[in-house]
Amino acid sequence: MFDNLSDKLDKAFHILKGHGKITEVNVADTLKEVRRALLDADVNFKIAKDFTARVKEKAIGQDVLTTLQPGQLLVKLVKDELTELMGGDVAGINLQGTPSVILMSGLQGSGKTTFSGKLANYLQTKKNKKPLLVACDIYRPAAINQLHVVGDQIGVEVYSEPENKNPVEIAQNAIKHAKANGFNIVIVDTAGRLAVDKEMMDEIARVHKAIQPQETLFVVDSMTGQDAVNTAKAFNDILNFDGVILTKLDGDTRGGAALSIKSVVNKPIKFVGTGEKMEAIDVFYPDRMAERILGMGDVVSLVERAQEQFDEEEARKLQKKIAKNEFGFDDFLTQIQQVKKMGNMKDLVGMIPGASKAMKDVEIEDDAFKHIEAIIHSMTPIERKKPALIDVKRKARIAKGSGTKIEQVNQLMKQFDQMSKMMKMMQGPGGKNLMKMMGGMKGMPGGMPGMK
Ligand SMILES: Nc1nc2c(ncn2[C@@H]2O[C@H](COP(=O)(O)OP(=O)(O)OP(=O)(O)O)[C@@H](O)[C@H]2O)c(=O)[nH]1
Repeated sequence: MFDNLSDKLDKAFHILKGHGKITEVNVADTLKEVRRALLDADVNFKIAKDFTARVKEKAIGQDVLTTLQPGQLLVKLVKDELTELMGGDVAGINLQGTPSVILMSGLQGSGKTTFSGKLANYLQTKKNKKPLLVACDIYRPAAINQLHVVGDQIGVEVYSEPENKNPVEIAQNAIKHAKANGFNIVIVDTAGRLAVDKEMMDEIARVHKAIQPQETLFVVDSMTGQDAVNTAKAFNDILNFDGVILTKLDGDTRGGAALSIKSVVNKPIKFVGTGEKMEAIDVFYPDRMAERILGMGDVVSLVERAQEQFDEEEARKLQKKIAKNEFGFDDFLTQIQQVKKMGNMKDLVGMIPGASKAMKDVEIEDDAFKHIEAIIHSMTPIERKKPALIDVKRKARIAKGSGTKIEQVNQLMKQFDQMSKMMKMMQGPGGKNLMKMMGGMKGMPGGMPGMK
């Protein structure tokens, strides 16, 4: 996420590190580089210029040069400004109203339909709501089908009227249907076009006026940079929307949209989309994002994601199995699946302070666990329970069955063995042998899964 920007900002701050004494000149040089980094990230020129002007003003105000660690203070000032640029505080969504109606707007392909599904899933699983999805695209039957597919996937009902060509009517009927059937959230997915045009704007304005949504959200593809900002402006002029959704943040985005949109439309970014899966949705926290951009990681989000996946009952069962020496490959597979639910590896690594930078040349596969899963799936149920039964011949067969090499099977078995031992020790009184064990694991082959 924003790798290029992070890299350039890091280089900008390097200017300060090379000098014994920090002077006004190298602070100015640093800020010039910061501005260049923002421009390269496709941030609007005026926004970038004002940004560095504000940091400079604060730096002078706080007498940066006379402090003990001017470099660090300057990084902090940049972090604070980045946070402000992206909206300052976290912005929630308004779920009042029975039902609460959420209208989605945006161009075709921005990720509206996918995000409608993600939001419904999020509200259903995390906020205990009963959402109804509404297909209001009257032009493309495929769009209606897509929403039905999404709805099936997450177990949320989808309201559509394929024969009706009046989106206002469909939306109104859907709200009636929601009221009559106990839905407390209605998410209306509208038709998008390839570019802003009058017909689309008129249509969404009519739907907006008729249903008076509690929340109007504008969905934008973060890969489109400055264009995203211009589109946002056009939609905001018509809808006066409540918040922005930035999608495809998992892609190779430069960051321009995230950093410019608030300044242009003065509306907060409320959520971000970080992948194609229904779970790939995050509440947008400007301060955490600023820290990630500056390579400081985002430990809070990482812990939150781990907590979300943590199931106390499952953990207790697992503990029992470990104590009884019954931890097998099936349990390992379950653990992997839980980690996968936390997000893709690259994203998770980006949340560890310093890790993005340290591992920027390491290629991380999107599905980092696929070889491990394939190997485990090629074992018989008995072998998964009792890995000791796997002899050399079976290892060769498992490698063949999983499309991997025998070394990979060996490596996994060794890692599994070490992990089982470590878990067993952690169960012991105070985990006293743990440190000893960890010392022995330094040379663990292969490192993290999925890295080449
Ligand atoms: N990588 C990634 N892909 C996404 C994300 N959100 C959506 N997509 C993909 O982007 C493409 C377009 O998404 P849709 O949800 O169909 O877009 P839409 O705005 O509803 O488009 P129309 O229905 O045609 O108006 C799909 O292939 C999605 O899988 C995201 O956060 N990350």
